[in-house]
Amino acid sequence: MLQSRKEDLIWPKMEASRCVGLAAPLQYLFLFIIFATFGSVQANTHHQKWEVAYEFRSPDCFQKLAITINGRTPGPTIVAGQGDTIVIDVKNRLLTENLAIHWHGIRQIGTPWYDGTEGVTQCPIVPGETFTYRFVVDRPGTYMYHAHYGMQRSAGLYGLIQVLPPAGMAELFTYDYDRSIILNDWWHKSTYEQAVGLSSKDFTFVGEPQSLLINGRGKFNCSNVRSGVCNETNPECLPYVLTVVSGKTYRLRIASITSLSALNFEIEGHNLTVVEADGYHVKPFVVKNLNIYSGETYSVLFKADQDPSHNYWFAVNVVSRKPNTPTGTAILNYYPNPPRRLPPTMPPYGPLWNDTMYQLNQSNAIRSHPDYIHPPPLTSDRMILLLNTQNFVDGYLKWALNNVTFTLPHTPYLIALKEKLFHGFDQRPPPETYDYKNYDIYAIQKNQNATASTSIYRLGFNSTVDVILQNANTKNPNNSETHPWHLHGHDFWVLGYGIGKFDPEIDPKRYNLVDPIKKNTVALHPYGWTALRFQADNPGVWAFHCHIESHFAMGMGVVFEEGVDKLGKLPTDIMGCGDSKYLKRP
Ligand SMILES: O=C1O[C@H]([C@@H](O)CO)C(O)=C1O
Repeated sequence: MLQSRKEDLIWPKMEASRCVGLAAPLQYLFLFIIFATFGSVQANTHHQKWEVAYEFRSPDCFQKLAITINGRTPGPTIVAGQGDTIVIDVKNRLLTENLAIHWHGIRQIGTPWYDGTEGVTQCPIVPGETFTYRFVVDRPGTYMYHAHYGMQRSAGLYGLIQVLPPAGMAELFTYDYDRSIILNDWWHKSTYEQAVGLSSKDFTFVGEPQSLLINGRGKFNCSNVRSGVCNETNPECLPYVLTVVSGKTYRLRIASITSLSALNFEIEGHNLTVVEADGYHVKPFVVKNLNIYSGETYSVLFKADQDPSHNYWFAVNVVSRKPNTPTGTAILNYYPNPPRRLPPTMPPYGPLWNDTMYQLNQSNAIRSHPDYIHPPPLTSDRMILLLNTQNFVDGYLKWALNNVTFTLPHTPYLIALKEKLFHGFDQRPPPETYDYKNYDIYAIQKNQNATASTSIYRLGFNSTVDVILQNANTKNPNNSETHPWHLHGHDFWVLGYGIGKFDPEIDPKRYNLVDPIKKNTVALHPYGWTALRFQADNPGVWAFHCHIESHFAMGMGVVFEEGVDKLGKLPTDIMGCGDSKYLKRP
């Protein structure tokens, strides 16, 4: 069942607030027309059938096995209206691999079992099986979907979701055309080789990607690769082209689904006005280039206002890790120049990769639009302080939160909790904090051993929770990495960022409680902290994890539970694994 939410009414509310200056009778007439027109609009159902399979693909000219949806990677873009229902029959044709698909940014209000997080909300879809996801897209904005099983995301199982406001509802910004791009990083090693390297005692990291893809296309230099496997004239790796008409304004929806890289996005010679972040309206600000972390989406506006006699570059560069990947490029084509004519310049190389202050300042600039502020509660009921470190468990390299590294249970939490299968996971609560008074975040951790656990944070239903992510040195000297953290089932307020150690006595006094942006993914900067607040008002079990695929595979995540007792009967199609074997009915 769907709960009704204040935000569900955001578009009519926005229209109403705009009439404040009108005389009262006119205002009521206007409201009457609005509700007469839109109140009766029927929500639509969009039904798709997806076949998920491995196929040989050459997105960057180098041939490898990729996971496709109906033959495509990236998969189809889902376009729907606010309040519409999405029904997707997913047939697993991977032959030897399980599968699960997560609808990233969709809160799954009333349908926590279709969040698509294997081990948390469902059993995996086994080869040959068809599983039907059914959920409502309740907020307009830009979202995405991707695999949430093993490391399948980096094999190409991803795509975009666009949720449009009801027809006729004005938006806060204007543009002539709506376009979207999805960014990704790409490896030539199979995801199996990557996963085995990460989970071996003889740890091998995935390393920097070979290519960066824009709408599934990149270009690898094939000159040192044996022939046959790499072919730069393969039409599959022709660059993506966006054609523009001089003088027009474009809304560009940008999503990053990278497995590792933080990216910087630039359109040569064109300013970008940031207007949307993770589905929320941003107080517009202008940048030359935009940092985008894995799991984030933005909308930017740009005007085709440069010399129209030639084409320009889209350029994507790695930031926050020492880059060893060429710039990802696509072409901004000014009509009527030939679409694939290369720009006469070199692609922009972006800002300095290790300029943390540049990244932090841009993160800080993302505030709620003044006409669109959802104020946060001024206080919280609980604070969870999570120290992010690299550790060892029995000699295996892991990531840990407060020295606990996350492992998935055999019986998904949602099923274990609802069906009271409590032996399915560790019932002890994980640590709420770490020894922040004595811990040196700039040093390699003294005790590098961590424990592996399936324990979860159980939140009071409707309580307000603060999570403070604290970054630290990795196991390598003078090294701290950027981690994009993603919360399932909720959007959180970003209350603040800082560099150094978070002080629970002082730093909360500096929180932005006036116009914080709401998001579902946020960056934790090197040696920094990020403070979030959310309301535990969505009954279910929700993952909160680093969106770097290899880091989650190495245990960098936690799980929150709230209000599971409020849920009705679980659908049996999510069952079938672990202790839920016996619960599945045909
Ligand atoms: O998880 C990681 O492992 C490596 C490195 O820290 C191992 O020493 C790396 O760069 C990561 O992001």
